[in-house]
Amino acid sequence: MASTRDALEFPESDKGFLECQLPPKDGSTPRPDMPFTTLTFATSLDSSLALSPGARTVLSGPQSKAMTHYLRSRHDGILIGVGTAVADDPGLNCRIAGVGGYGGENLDSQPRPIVIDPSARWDFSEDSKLFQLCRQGRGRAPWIVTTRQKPSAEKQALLEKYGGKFITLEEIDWSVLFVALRSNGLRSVMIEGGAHVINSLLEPSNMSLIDRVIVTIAPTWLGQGGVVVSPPRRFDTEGKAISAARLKNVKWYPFGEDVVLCGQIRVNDDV
Ligand SMILES: NC(=O)C1=CN([C@@H]2O[C@H](COP(=O)(O)OP(=O)(O)OC[C@H]3O[C@@H](n4cnc5c(N)ncnc54)[C@H](O)[C@@H]3O)[C@@H](O)[C@H]2O)C=CC1
Ligand SMILES: Nc1nc(O)c(N)c(N[C@@H]2O[C@H](COP(=O)(O)O)[C@@H](O)[C@H]2O)n1
Repeated sequence: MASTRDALEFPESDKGFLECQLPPKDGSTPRPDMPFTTLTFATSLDSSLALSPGARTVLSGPQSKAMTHYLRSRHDGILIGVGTAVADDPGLNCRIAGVGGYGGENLDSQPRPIVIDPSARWDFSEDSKLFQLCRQGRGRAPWIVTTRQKPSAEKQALLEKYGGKFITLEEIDWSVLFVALRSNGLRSVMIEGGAHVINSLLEPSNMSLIDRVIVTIAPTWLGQGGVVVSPPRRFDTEGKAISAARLKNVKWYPFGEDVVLCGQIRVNDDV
């Protein structure tokens, strides 16, 4: 039996209300050629994801962290930008008890990490957390999405050794990227960040691609100099500034000292 050491528990009593926010269990998707997409991250009261670019910053408390890992158990993929990969050296696996490597035998129950790295600048190695977890049977190797830069043969070989791969696109166009991920077998993807990725997805031309938003809000101000979620403003037909984006069907759930906000993006709404 795989080890349950370090496994997180997410109580049954907390799963019920989240169910309507999650990708359907039958694998169906709102758009047939794209995965179900969940934009999910933890933020401070001043909209920061981290103290500074490059600083791994803990915002979620234990309960909301377990919720994030439960979300990871319910998605086929976890997407981040290369800024996050470099700053955090993340594991991007699911540590919920019963999932592959944490009491479960089936590694397929672990989500696939996806890293957006247009110029293949991420200098990963055997020591990177993701590959350590692969060796322990506790996580899967990433798919790295590049555009203009051909990755080195060494990087390609290392990635492929662990079962990962490079996906090369003409450019990072979110629609094209999501279609590519669906055609590679992913039915659901949670997008964790960082700020560049989130702000880009909240632009008017991209926001309709997001099916759910699930944000953990921690009761802290990180202060000036943080890595901030603040998408570009929109303007109405008279040139007046309006909100960048707004949610509908909003629900708030307390999790320990944090609160988790769930909603859907309001599209074509200038309020
Ligand atoms: N609190 C939280 O939940 C999270 C916090 N973070 C934090 O966020 C910080 C990293 O954020 P960022 O520096 O903004 O980096 P990022 O992770 O958003 O990556 C930015 C890079 O990704 C690529 N990229 C992303 N979107 C692109 C697009 N639309 N087109 C082309 N290329 C694109 C570019 O190479 C860009 O330089 C780290 O400090 C990390 O700890 C990251 C994820 C979640
Ligand atoms: N939900 C959440 N809360 C926080 O406080 C965070 N700092 C993050 N960060 C995201 O989680 C990744 C780290 O994952 P591992 O624990 O290494 O598996 C990090 O890279 C961010 O994407 N998320």
